[in-house]
Order: sequence, then C-alpha cells, then structure tokens
Amino acid sequence: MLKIENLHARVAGREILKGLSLEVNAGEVHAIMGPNGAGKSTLGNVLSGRDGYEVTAGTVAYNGVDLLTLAPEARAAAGVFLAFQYPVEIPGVNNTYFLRAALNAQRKVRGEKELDSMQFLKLVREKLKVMQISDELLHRAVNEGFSGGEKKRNEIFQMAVLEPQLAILDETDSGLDIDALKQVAQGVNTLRSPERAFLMITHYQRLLDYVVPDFVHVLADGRIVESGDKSLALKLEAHGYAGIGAGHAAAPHRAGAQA
Ligand SMILES: Nc1ncnc2c1ncn2[C@@H]1O[C@H](COP(=O)(O)OP(=O)(O)OP(=O)(O)O)[C@@H](O)[C@H]1O
Repeated sequence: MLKIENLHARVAGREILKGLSLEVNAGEVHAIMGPNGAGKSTLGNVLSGRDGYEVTAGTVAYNGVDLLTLAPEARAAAGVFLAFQYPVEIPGVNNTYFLRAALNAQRKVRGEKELDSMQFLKLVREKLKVMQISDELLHRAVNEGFSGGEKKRNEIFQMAVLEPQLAILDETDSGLDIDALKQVAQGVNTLRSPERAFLMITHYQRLLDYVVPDFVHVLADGRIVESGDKSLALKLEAHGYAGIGAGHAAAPHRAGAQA
C-alpha cells in the first residue's frame, strides 16, 4: 500500500528526514518509535501533504500512485488520514457539521454522491454504536474545550466515519488516562481490517499492549534505523534508545558519492 524510499524532507530550512525508507502493506499495523525531534511527526506531516514540509529527495508510492504529487485533499480522498499530535480547535464550528463536510468533500473528490443530513446521522449512529462512544462530543464545537482525552477519542471517531485506508496516528496515546487509552485502543482494533493499514507514532510501549503492532520501527535522526516486532518496543522500554541502530547511524552517508 505504501512504499517510501530514501525520503528526504526539509522543514524551516533544516533537513529533518534524511533517507527514510519504509514499506507498509494493507492489513498491517506499524508502530514508529524514536527519540524526541527524530522526525516522526514530520513523516506524518509529509505524508499528509502539510504546508511547509518540503520533500527534497525520495519517493512515496501509495497504491502505486506518486503520493507526493497529490494535493492534501486528494490524499485524504484517496484514504490517507492523519490524526494530529495536537488536534486543532475550530471554535464555532459544530463537530457533526465539520465531520459531514469533511466526509462529503472526500466523497465529492471520489465522484460519490454526498450524504444528506439524514443519511449522515444514520452513519454517525452506527459508528457511535460500533465504536462504543457516546454522542456528547458531537454537539460541541470541533475540539473546543475538549480535554486531551476527548480530543483523542474524537479523532478515533473521525477515523471511524471517514474510513481511511491508511491511518496515521501521531501520539494518540499521549495524555490519556488508562481507561481512555483502552477506549482509543479498542477503537483502533475495531477499525483494523485486511484493507486498512495503520502507522502509529508512539513514545510508550504501553499502547502496544492494547494495539499489538505487526512491526515496530525506530526512527532516529531522520531515518528508520531498526525494525522488528513487538519485542523491539519492550527492548526500548527496558534500555532506551542507547545503542539502537548504532551500526546503521554510523554508516557512512553515501560514502564516496561526491568523490
Ligand atoms: N513547522 C516546523 N517549523 C520549524 N521546525 C520544525 C517544524 N516541524 C518540525 N520541526 C523541527 O523538526 C524536528 C523534528 O520534529 P518532529 O516533530 O518531526 O519530531 P518528533 O520525532 O515527532 O519529536 P517528538 O517525539 O518530540 O514529538 C524538530 O527539531 C522540530 O523542531
């Protein structure tokens, strides 16, 4: 589904991604871990096409299409969903209205008929039931005054309604109490399917107790320096990042290329 090769990206004039490669197949859950400032959120932002993130080299193929040439809304319509580390508040805009507008915008790009308010409410009710989420957040403005946990739960609900093919979750576990963490994890597990893939950026292996990943990658200094299964997250929890990917990080960067 997703093939990233030798991706280099710059933010505010500084190179942050430095040759990142990663392959994700449909049905897989990949956890991305790594030290602060390594470039994890930058990867999510580059994949979703956020302004200010400049790709300087490398390729990203999504279902065989060059993702980097697509506008952000075309990426969303093609099924790429990014849940932000710090979800934005949109005061005065009703959450349900926002979600319907987002869904219909995507349907329009895909050439599908827009849902009217009755059809949309039916969908929302179904999703609330499946996701075991109460409807209290739907009547409020988007994320306005939401607690950290409510914002994250709202994101999972947005994901349930938008039904992305590739869901990128950036620190979905940060700031959650244990019950909220379990609820968010249950939401992700409910949405796992053979057609859908997840990239989960996380700092703690705790989330991975509830959403068991197929692969765990360590992103350090703009590259994936080590990959493994869930046991890699346990190793990181026990020993931190010291020594991880040392061989890779120390490898000469395209030695001789400029000679
Ligand atoms: N919009 C921006 N403007 C300026 N610098 C940025 C911007 N976005 C990211 N950076 C810088 O890029 C580097 C990587 O940031 P990024 O958020 O991708 O790291 P991260 O691995 O997600 O870190 P953390 O674990 O702390 O969330 C940091 O030094 C950060 O300050």
